[in-house]
Amino acid sequence: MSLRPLGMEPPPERELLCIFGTGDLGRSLGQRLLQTGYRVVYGSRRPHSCGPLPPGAQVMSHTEAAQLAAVVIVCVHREHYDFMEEVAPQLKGKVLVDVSNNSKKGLYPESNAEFLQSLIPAASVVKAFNTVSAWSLQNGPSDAHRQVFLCGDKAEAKQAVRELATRLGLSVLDRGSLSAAREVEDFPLQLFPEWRLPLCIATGLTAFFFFYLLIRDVIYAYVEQDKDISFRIMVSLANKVFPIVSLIMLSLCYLPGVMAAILQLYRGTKYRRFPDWLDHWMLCRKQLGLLALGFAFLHVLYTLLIPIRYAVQHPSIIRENKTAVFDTTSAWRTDSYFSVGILGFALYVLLGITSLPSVSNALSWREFSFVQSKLGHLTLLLCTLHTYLYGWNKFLRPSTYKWCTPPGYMLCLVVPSVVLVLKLLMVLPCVDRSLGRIRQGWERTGPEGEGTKPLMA
Ligand SMILES: NC(=O)C1=CN([C@@H]2O[C@H](COP(=O)(O)OP(=O)(O)OC[C@H]3O[C@@H](n4cnc5c(N)ncnc54)[C@H](OP(=O)(O)O)[C@@H]3O)[C@@H](O)[C@H]2O)C=CC1
Ligand SMILES: [Cu+2]
Repeated sequence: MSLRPLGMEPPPERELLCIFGTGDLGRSLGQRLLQTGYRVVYGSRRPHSCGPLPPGAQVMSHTEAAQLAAVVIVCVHREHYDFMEEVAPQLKGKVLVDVSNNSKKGLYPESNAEFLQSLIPAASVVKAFNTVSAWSLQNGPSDAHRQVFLCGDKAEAKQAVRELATRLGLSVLDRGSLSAAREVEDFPLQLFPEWRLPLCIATGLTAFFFFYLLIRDVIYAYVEQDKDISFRIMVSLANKVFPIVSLIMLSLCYLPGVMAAILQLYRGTKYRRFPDWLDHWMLCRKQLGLLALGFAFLHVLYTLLIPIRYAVQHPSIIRENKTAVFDTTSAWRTDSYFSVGILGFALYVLLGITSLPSVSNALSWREFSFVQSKLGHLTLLLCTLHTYLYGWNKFLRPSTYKWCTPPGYMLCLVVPSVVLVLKLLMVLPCVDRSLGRIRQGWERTGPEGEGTKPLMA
């Protein structure tokens, strides 16, 4: 069997499994089972006209097929479960695997698996495989480490299904009794779960800064100077919002890291769990960073567009070629502002590229953490500097603070500046040494316990 996933033990004496339903999942699952060394028999409503099946599989009526195997995998949608009642006598004492998913949450009062159990009380229903897809089963070993959730009330039945999943190269996560089936069934309905928080942050920040700048720029000009500059919403305002959101999100990638370090220093141990929110935040750093990169990219595109737009709108200015008095200091400022921005963006792109799985898999852990941590903080430093250079001497000019509010870019400097200052403190030799010891497993003993290690909770 050359097609068998590497390292998988074949089942003993070519065990026979039964699959109800010859649809997409039934066929793909059957094919994988045959490749793994099982024998497969399909139970179908139309055994003589059910279309092409994986070579080596048999097909017969539901009743006949059920009699032959100890495990029956039900690859039929829940809406059609009523046919099962007719097969009930043949299913007595068998393991029934429910693989079904819902198209929507809360469609039925009870989970599909519990419903199946209520139809066939004499069988042991196990919920499994609903997180794999027909596609991933067909496209084989690349997805071999997909997790499957398992739940059921009978231990032996669960064990049988666990072995099956393991032989298919899937890793199994036991979720307990059949009452957990509802949760397991809702699982595949989650769309991009790790993107949700980053997307919410991006949307929230964009909306906030859009309205903030709308009031400060457009509405202010209208009210105080009686000027209509609403056309600026499309390019100028957008090109202020995007870099602001990008910088804040980039700094949010690095804030949980320093917070975790501070927590470890404060607790004097690395063996205590971080609070859930911090864990959750750390887990979506990659998505935060990629979104930040997207916003930075928009900022670059808009910035490149602005000179073209002026050339088209105000050709007279270009033609007359008016030049202001040349000032070396301000030339230094604008040139460093652009240069730092370009370098920051280049590193930003590098960070994005190294976070791609194909690239990061080619790096050693040390290389990856060097790029993501050292270069990441350097990127944050350059982008923050870029923003400070943009403000330059405007920080001290009272006219900057229209209606007593600071401009958007000043507001957005708060988080990155805090992160950078904290990071700077972390790399001070004395702090760095303590942190290094803690990360190697050293624990600070409590004030009362002289020399004794605190008991782990
Ligand atoms: N497709 C996927 O990637 C995944 C699917 N699932 C779940 O697997 C189950 C099957 O999905 P899928 O294979 O995509 O669906 P399909 O529609 O492709 O196949 C369903 C099969 O069910 C049988 N069937 C249809 N109507 C009836 C009926 N009235 N009575 C008895 N049997 C019937 C048919 O087989 P026959 O004609 O031979 O009787 C049919 O081929 C669903 O519960 C789904 O939620 C779970 C994870 C992934
Ligand atoms: Cu910029």
